[in-house]
Amino acid sequence: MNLLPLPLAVFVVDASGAIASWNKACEKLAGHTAADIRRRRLEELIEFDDAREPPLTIAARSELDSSGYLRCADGRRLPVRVTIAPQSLDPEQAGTYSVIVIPRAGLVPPRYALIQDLPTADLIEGLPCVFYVIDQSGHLLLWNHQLEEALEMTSEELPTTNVQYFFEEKDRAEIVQKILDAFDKGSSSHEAEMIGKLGKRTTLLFHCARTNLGDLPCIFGTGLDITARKQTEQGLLIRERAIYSSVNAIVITCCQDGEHPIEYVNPAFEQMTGYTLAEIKGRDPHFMRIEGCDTIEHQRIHDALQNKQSVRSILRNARKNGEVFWNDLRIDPVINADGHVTHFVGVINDITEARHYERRLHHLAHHDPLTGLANRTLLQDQLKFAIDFAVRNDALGALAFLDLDNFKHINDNFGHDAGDVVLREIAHRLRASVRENDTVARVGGDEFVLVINNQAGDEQLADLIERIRLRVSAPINVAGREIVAGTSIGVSRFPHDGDTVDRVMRAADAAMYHAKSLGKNNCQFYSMELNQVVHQHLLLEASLSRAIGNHEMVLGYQPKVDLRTGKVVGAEALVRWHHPINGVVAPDQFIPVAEESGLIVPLGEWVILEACGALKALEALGIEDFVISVNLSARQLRQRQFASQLARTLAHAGVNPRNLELEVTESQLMDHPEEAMEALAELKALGVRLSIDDFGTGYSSLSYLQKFPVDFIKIDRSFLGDVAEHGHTVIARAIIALGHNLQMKVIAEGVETREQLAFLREHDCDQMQGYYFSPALSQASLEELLCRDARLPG
Ligand SMILES: Nc1nc2c(ncn2[C@@H]2O[C@H](COP(=O)(O)O[C@H]3[C@@H](O)[C@H](n4cnc5c(=O)[nH]c(N)nc54)O[C@@H]3COP(=O)(O)O)[C@@H](O)[C@H]2O)c(=O)[nH]1
Repeated sequence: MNLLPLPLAVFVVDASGAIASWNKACEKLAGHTAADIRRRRLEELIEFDDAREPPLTIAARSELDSSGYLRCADGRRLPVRVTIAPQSLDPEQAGTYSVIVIPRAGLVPPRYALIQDLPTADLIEGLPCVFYVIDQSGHLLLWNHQLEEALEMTSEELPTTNVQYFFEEKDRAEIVQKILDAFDKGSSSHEAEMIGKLGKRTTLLFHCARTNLGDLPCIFGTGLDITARKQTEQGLLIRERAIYSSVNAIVITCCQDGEHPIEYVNPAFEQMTGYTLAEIKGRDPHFMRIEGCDTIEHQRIHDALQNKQSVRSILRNARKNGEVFWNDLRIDPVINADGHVTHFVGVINDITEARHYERRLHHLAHHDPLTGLANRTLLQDQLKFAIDFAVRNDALGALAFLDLDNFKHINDNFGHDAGDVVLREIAHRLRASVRENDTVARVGGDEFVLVINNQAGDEQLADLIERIRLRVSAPINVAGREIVAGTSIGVSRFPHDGDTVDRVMRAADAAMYHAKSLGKNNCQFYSMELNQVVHQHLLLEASLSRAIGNHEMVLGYQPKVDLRTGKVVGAEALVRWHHPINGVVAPDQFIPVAEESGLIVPLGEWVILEACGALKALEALGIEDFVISVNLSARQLRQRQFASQLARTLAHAGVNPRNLELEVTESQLMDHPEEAMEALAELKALGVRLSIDDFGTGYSSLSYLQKFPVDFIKIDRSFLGDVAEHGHTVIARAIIALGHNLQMKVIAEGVETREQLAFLREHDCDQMQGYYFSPALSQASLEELLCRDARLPG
């Protein structure tokens, strides 16, 4: 067997102890040649200290650490330690054993004694690094192929280039200095980046030492490729910098026997929490938690850390100054090469401001800015919650709708600031009237809603509502003035009157309208009968929306008569609904439903079109100076494009605007006088006539009245009453005088008796309409009346 030269004396014996091989180191140590020693027995060569008869088997010796004397060829007895080991790890294949002979202390051969046996060229080529020998001129004398590869040069090119040119210009002076240092001081080390002929860059850690080749002083050395390590280091440096500079707080904890002591925190953490690294190093980040706060989140984090998993959590902690802050925290485990979690990295984003902003937004989205009460959105949520609670717990809850009876009047007379004070005071009184877990909401200008939970019974509930009504109706002091805001209240109970938000709200709404219709400032509870009314209302709304398209609407025309000449000078168009099942439905029944649902807009458009058609028909009969008036709803008047659309309709129908009159009620105008003034001015500019209907029933402001561009005021029929009684006519007389003083004409409506007519003539009223002369007529009857020039008798 041909053994490689080894610095140790090792030989092989078979199981019987006969020597099978003998290496060079053995030869050197013992002086026996391989040929001499072959087949000799172990005991002949080594005198064991524990020698016995019969000698121990080789297998038995392999279990022991033995010592003894090596019998050398020159007769010396060299003290040695002997280690015997089977050559195969498989016990079944025991056969040959290696015997390692190590001279005892003081007799170990010098370190380099065997160096001449080494295959130097192979060794240099096999080095895992660059090898070089450089002379004093800086030229290579010797090198390995690793250097050729790093420099991308051939062995012909290398010796002709001074080594400093293997580096970038900026590094060359240092390289030269390091070489000189090695010559001067015996050795030197440095890191440098070597540049290949084709641009390849290799970072090397050079170690070189001075030596002589023959008489030639030179240095030789190695260069270990540390490019990858450098890149790793650079990457780590960048990452470290990123952690250091991160605006997010970063905390690194160790993972030690279930403990998580802080190892590092970045400056952002220090700034966010107020704690420095020095203060908290070694502590568990738990110390920042607030006792009893976000316990579920803390438990989640604890569980994740126990299971060595990532976790994300939003929770509150305390800064050093005690301030609470919201953390958006993400924790990830750091796993080492063995797959063990050694650390956790926590990244904290301070979301305190965002949280507060979110809360503010949430509050704004769910509350009324003027009173701070819940708005409709929050009300619906709370009501749903309350209904579900009542259903589950067999409890009684109530919903109360409150509508202030004269809020418009308050605004108009005392100003909007006073109106706001009133609303805030009422909000305060309502809040103070119910329990903490009840809801008080403002859902419209002057509409409030209460969700009252857990009432003992109807009687107690009724008492509570009455107390609330009285409290709201008590005078409110605004800047030294006493203002009284009466309220109509509608109440529904749940789950008795409904078990959904929609049903309970509709029921309370219906009850509230009922309260209003009963004369205001009272409270009504929802009942089944009321339900019937609401149901009818809904049915009416549904069929009304189909009525126009189904040609169920018809216009009647009530003649208007000039009181001086007795001539019929105009007519008021009054809509009638010919319901296919219910017969004729009076406007009093369906106009309010149309107003509420918005259907009044298409209905009003139809009325105008129809009236234009009638005017054209009269024109065709040669009746050209006739005026038809139509009633305008508040919604129509408020429509932005109403005037321009009317202009288009008139132009399209070919009707002269002065033949059309628009009747607007006094209260419509006075509710929002400024807006009304604008709308009337636009209409007046078209050339149509304007009149104020039901005059005397509202609160007119004289200053506005004289500015409205109207042609007629219409005395409400309630002021004619019994003209025989002097007191009844005072207002009618005053209205006639007022109208004339304001350069307006005056028409009296609802004239039914000869006495009324006489009164009107006596007081110089301009026109009349009423059953005394004629009820509303069909278009054909009106045409017939006009063609025969029927007149009011003198
Ligand atoms: N927005 C619209 N409103 C309309 C329209 N058509 C009618 N209406 C309004 O409905 C209310 C009720 O109207 P109606 O039942 O037609 O009653 C009118 C007359 O029939 C009635 N009248 C006429 N003369 C007399 C009378 O001598 N005595 C008496 N008791 N009633 C009489 O008065 C009503 C007309 O009132 P007014 O409009 O105030 O002039 C009513 O408010 C109508 O305005 C429509 O198309 N659009």
